Amino acid sequence: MSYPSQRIAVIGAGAVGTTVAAVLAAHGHRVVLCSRHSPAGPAVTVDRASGALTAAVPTLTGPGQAEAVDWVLLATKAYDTASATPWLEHLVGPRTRVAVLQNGIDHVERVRPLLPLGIRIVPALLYFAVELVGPGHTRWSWGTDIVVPGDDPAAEFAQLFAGGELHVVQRKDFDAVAWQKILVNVVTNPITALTGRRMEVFRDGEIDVLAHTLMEEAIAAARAAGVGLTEEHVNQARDVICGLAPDTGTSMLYDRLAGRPTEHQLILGAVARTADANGVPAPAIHALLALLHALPEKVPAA
Ligand SMILES: NC(=O)C1=CN([C@@H]2O[C@H](COP(=O)(O)OP(=O)(O)OC[C@H]3O[C@@H](n4cnc5c(N)ncnc54)[C@H](OP(=O)(O)O)[C@@H]3O)[C@@H](O)[C@H]2O)C=CC1
Ligand SMILES: CC(C)(CO)C(=O)C(=O)O
Repeated sequence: MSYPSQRIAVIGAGAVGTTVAAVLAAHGHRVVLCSRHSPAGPAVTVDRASGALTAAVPTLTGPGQAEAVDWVLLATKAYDTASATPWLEHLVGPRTRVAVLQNGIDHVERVRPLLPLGIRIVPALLYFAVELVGPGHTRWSWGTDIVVPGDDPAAEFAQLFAGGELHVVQRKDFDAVAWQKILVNVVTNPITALTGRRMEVFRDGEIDVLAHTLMEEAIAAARAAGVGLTEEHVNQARDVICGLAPDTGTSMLYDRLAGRPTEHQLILGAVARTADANGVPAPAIHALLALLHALPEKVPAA
């Protein structure tokens, strides 16, 4: 590693947090996982196509054990963001930077109110798919990219990963790229969560028609809101959906299978609100939003 080892705290020992912690620790950084459960470690393991990656990562189980670090990586579900406040109070010092590793389009707005003035925040879009298969153990089935804005804090974030297994891509058109990611999530997440099926469900012709409708509604909402979503962004979103392996799930499917709440308000809700505010019809998105909102707590695994 050419970049100096950094002290990094990852809040959330779930699929993303465990995977990112393993990658950064294997890369030589001093990483701790912050969990609200028992320790994930002492070692964490990520199963990749190329074999298992195992790294020693200590777990903190209470904010009182934490001290200020160089970087905080927030990897909770978006709806749990505010519950991370006690961790942030202990982990964030004057020079700490905070990266938000979550789905959605308003990462910075979500976290800014929880931090002291002047703390730099890096929103991060995750172009990889990971599933928690046991405590401190994940399965990595797709992708290697994390997309961030083109500014200096994001460049420093990219340095953390330089030469490692996850690649940080800086994009000046970050707002449009965030919508590009929402196009992926607005299609894949509700359909897998509502059917209880993995990406193989998209082989069904009628599901394909629904996917097309959801994407068209989201594109219309984004364009009406003035997001600079080009044909290239749209095509890349379609390529991502087609590139997900049939046995890959989504974070929203895993939430359903575990009986956790889903992030529908942060994904479909964000698109529906944009559509409504701009007078764009989005009946399919509203219908799926209503269904997700009405779901009981747990479905059996397919
Ligand atoms: N998994 C994936 O492949 C992808 C996920 N994403 C996004 O990344 C984000 C993280 O997703 P993912 O890792 O899958 O989610 P998980 O549910 O697997 O992990 C979130 C973890 O955060 C923990 N947590 C919540 N609140 C706190 C808290 N206050 N203190 C400590 N830990 C806390 C949860 O604990 P508990 O078990 O108690 O709930 C859980 O272990 C989401 O926004 C998701 O949409 C984006 C792309 C791909
Ligand atoms: C992996 C991917 C792209 C699948 O939609 C995702 O973002 C998620 O699971 O939330």
